[in-house]
Amino acid sequence: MQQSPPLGSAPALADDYAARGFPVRADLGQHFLRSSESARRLVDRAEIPSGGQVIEVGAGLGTLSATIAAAGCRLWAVERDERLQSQLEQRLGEFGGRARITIDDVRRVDLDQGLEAGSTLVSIMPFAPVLAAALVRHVFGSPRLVRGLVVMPVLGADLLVADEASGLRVEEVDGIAREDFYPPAPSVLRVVAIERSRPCSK
Ligand SMILES: C[S@@+](CC[C@H](N)C(=O)[O-])C[C@H]1O[C@@H](n2cnc3c(N)ncnc32)[C@H](O)[C@@H]1O
Repeated sequence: MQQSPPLGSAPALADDYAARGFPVRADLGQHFLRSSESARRLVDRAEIPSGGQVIEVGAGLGTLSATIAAAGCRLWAVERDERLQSQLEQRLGEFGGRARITIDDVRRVDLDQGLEAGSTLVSIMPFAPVLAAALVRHVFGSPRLVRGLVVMPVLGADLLVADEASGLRVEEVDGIAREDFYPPAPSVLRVVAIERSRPCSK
């Protein structure tokens, strides 16, 4: 039976996709956020500088993306799955030039060209611990990114904490329910704030 969105939230796009039996890609750690309230809570937590640029890796159906753009930020949404392109264009069209979409593996994107100095990462990373940690490390390879607020599996966060060579400081700031996603997350999730513990070597 299809689960209902949390009390008080608008019907979620993720639930429409669930009802239509959209085949999610497990290999991409694909789980879609079901509640705009959770998206707003993440954006509040991210403490994005006014008018600042945000990169979102794994924009999915655009629920978090639209909340970031609606908060007045300039958004760069990167999503690998080309099946989601038209959905993202439709969802973010109202924000015009303030929301840019790139459909590609973020590891193939020239981040130094697209990011401005002082940018923030706000993302729900793929729910696959090794992939999530690898993507965070990759994005922080750009010296233009200064901080992040990321949802990821607890194991992925642990991998980052253990990796001293990454030069990242990772702090748990919140939790988020596995049932907030379609399909539900396969393991416990963390909301973590990420900063550099030393300057980027690039
Ligand atoms: C946990 S889902 C988050 C989806 C989105 N935030 C939402 O709620 O609709 C992770 C997303 O990351 C995308 N993804 C996986 N690997 C990626 C990569 N290398 N580059 C960009 N996006 C990727 C997946 O296709 C998926 O949409």
